[in-house]
Amino acid sequence: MSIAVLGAGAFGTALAISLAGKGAVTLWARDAHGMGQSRENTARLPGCPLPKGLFVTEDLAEAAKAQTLLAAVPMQKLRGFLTENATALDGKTIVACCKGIELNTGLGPVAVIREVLPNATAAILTGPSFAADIARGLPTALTIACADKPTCAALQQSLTTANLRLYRTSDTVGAELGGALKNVVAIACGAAIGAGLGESARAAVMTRGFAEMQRLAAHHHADPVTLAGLSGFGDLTLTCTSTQSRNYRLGLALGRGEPFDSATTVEGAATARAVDTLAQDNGLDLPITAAVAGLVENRLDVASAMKALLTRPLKEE
Ligand SMILES: NC(=O)C1=CN([C@@H]2O[C@H](COP(=O)(O)OP(=O)(O)OC[C@H]3O[C@@H](n4cnc5c(N)ncnc54)[C@H](O)[C@@H]3O)[C@@H](O)[C@H]2O)C=CC1
Ligand SMILES: O=C(CO)COP(=O)(O)O
Repeated sequence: MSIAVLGAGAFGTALAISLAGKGAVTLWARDAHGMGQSRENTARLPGCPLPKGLFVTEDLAEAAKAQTLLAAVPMQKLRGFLTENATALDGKTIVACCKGIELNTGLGPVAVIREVLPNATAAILTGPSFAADIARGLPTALTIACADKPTCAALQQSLTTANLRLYRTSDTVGAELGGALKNVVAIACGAAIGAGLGESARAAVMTRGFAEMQRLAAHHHADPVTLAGLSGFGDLTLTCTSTQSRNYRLGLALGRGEPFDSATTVEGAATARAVDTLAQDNGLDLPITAAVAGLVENRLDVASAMKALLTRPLKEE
């Protein structure tokens, strides 16, 4: 199965590096900045040399000749990217490699692919992994989700590498909701730690955040087992506990009252706003998500957000 990665951010580059270990891979970069010559993505993934079998191109039509296309652009850019390149992409197997919910529609990446490219087969690759870890060949396990079971099994085979182990599921909804919501909870956890509220507060936010992930997933008829797996609980654990996470670091900055570089890809900020709207429209109780939406929109400070959470009516767990 020929493979191309579309999007040369940190994650796209890391996946291409890992996949190039077992066969030729094309990496499409909007702006390659001489990556083909320097053999390094100095802007997004410095210190990780591009291996021999990795071909960098700025020609999307060339890259899109591959059978399997991994779309590694940020969630809020996915629709625009697919629309702009629909002629080259429709009819292909498109694997979303992004985490989030679209702000204007409340849709996840698989649903966006299906809407823009009606003849494509849509899948998602998600789960606990930092790009730098994958690129350095550290052991990592991810979820590949595709509603078409034979395609899912084929993707599992072709995208598994020596150090990157894939588990498969047909529950695309559960897989994309876990990956999207864990970023929101990570911002909340970062804020709690940044504000000096302590490790116990973080454990409370993580656990109650997981309850919100399960509630939203149930509303969308996702399989609870998916939420307990790599794409849900696994990624929640990683992202809420590591300063490698940009979502967690945004939370830390909010908690400390420090500035944060707005050019950094932080998927949880827009996703919190998207899911908060979805929750209000559907009568869902997602108080941590609402608090994070308030924080990122500067409507709320961490102290008021925490007070609002602690003074909610007492209830059964
Ligand atoms: N960095 C990581 O450790 C991981 C990231 N992810 C996910 O991967 C997705 C991408 O994140 P990163 O690669 O880290 O982001 P990044 O900030 O490193 O790179 C984003 C890339 O998208 C490109 N891009 C932006 N808008 C575009 C457009 N309209 N058309 C084409 N390309 C466009 C940029 O040029 C850039 O190369 C996110 O959804 C993130 O949650 C998932 C797992 C790990
Ligand atoms: O998704 C990730 C880890 O699985 C990367 O997290 P950040 O986007 O917060 O850096």
